[in-house]
Amino acid sequence: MPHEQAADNTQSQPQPSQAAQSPSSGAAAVRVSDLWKRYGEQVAVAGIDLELPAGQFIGLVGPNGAGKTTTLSMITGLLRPDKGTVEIGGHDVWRDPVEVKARIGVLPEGLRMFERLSGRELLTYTGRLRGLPGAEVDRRATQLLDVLDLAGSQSKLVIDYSTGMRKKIGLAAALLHNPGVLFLDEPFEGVDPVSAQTIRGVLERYTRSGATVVFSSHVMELVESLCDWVAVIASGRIRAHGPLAEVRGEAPSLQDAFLELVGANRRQAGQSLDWLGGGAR
Ligand SMILES: Nc1ncnc2c1ncn2[C@@H]1O[C@H](COP(=O)(O)OP(=O)(O)OP(=O)(O)O)[C@@H](O)[C@H]1O
Repeated sequence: MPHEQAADNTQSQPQPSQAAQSPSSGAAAVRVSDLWKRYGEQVAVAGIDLELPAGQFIGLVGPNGAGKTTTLSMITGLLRPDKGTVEIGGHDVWRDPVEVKARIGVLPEGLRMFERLSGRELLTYTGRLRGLPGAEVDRRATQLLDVLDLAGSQSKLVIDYSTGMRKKIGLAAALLHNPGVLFLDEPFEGVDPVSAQTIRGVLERYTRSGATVVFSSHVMELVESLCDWVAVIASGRIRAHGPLAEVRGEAPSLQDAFLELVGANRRQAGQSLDWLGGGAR
């Protein structure tokens, strides 16, 4: 299919799988209850309760080490919680993993992929694992490679892809079965502005069709410009959540609201480094 059609003709695209699709009526796509995870002495996630609304572009934001990856890994069934439950499309992630995995797409942290396959082979393999017919996998893979500007690199091994290319092929693999909910761990990290714009276009189009995107980031400007709904996490706890405008409140930007919420002390950095700069040894 030509690029324009693949990118712009929403009508021709299959809609996200019904069970996790949003009726945009305030229904929850994901329900998290009393989620906990500890690594030795370190409590990474300390009792998270969260209902993520369907059909929204949702940002999970927090500083380094806040617990974003740990939370997303537990929500997507990659890491077993110490306590708590997660439901997606009404199915429990740990009791009903097959049902849940059919409804979600995941771009995990660290981009663990089958690196000795070419980009095209990775999509073919993923699509067949997902149970899609071969011709449909080919059709979707061709469109995704085209839209994500990877068509020229489709025969190259994934191990030879740049970071940005790996994010894009990972995104293509996560979207191939047209899931109702897409989880992306830092999807824009290491991605150049042109590729970021491409990824953004694909995701915006995807949520317009009723699907839900949940992505983690510590880049506030990005979250503010993309998301309808945000959850702020710090020290393994949710500090605020809701529509973007509500969480931002009176603050001039999400960044300011965030710094206040996580209690960041900006004076420390400037005051303690008295030896830095000025040419002194
Ligand atoms: N496998 C692990 N073993 C021990 N501690 C871990 C492990 N994974 C994460 N942690 C700790 O759990 C806490 C939360 O980490 P996590 O990676 O979930 O945070 P994050 O918000 O994704 O951070 P970043 O933005 O830096 O990626 C951190 O204190 C981290 O050091």
